[in-house]
Amino acid sequence: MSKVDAVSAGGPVGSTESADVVVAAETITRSYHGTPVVSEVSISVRQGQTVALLGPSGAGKSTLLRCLAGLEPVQSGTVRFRGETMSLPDAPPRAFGGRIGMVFQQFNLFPHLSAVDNVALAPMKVRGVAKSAARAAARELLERVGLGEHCEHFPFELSGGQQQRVAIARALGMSPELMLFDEPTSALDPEFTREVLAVMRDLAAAGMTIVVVTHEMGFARRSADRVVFMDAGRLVEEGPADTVFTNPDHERTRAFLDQVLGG
Ligand SMILES: Nc1ncnc2c1ncn2[C@@H]1O[C@H](COP(=O)(O)OP(=O)(O)OP(=O)(O)O)[C@@H](O)[C@H]1O
Repeated sequence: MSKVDAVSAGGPVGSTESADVVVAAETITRSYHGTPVVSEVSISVRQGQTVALLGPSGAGKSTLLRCLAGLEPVQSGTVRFRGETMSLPDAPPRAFGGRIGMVFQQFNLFPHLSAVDNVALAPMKVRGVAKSAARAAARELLERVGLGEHCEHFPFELSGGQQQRVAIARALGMSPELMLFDEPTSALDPEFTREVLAVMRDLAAAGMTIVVVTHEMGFARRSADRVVFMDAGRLVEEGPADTVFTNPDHERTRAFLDQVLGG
């Protein structure tokens, strides 16, 4: 098996040789006050893949995701986006702007702006798109996430699930090459969780490259190409979703899955 195939099959990680690797971390460590919370983790995500980061609370999943976003510096290792250096030890990460979209648990919409203006703002301010064109594109994105009827509504007039879909549309407004989701449904009721996961599934089906920290095991199992299991800052195992769920290599992964799946 070539290195490229191995990465695609969820085998050895850390290779950035393939032209279609979107983001890659190579043995990165991120510490707070000298204590590593992400320890020597390597992960490489290819174009069009959906990768789910799983693990117990405090495992370092969100921190790893933030390292992949260029929101956190690293103390050792390297992060590359499209082969270009994003992070090197103890230097501020290089910003890739809207090329990396990020969606958080809390939707973080601008409360004083309507849905359409929330989505149109960054293309206007950052990319200099004219207001009418930015609003037209925003409307299309809101249609795409099922909110065509809600364009003029303000966040307080929308459900949590609708607000999160506006947040997704807002990230998509910058035409990202990578979408990072940090527990996007943790603040939502089951009904609204389903709506948001459906939008994410559509994005994945349309070829978006996605990394998601999630406690939604059904989504990880059915919709992720690969799952990565972390514990205590370390990448314990990773592989195709079906393999990790049905036949994990590590006892720690098995114990976690048994616990969260009630097995
Ligand atoms: N800014 C910070 N300063 C100090 N410690 C932090 C900071 N952010 C995270 N940590 C610590 O790093 C560890 C990993 O946190 P992280 O949020 O990455 O875990 P997680 O796996 O995403 O957990 P959860 O599923 O609960 O969100 C935790 O022990 C946390 O307390």
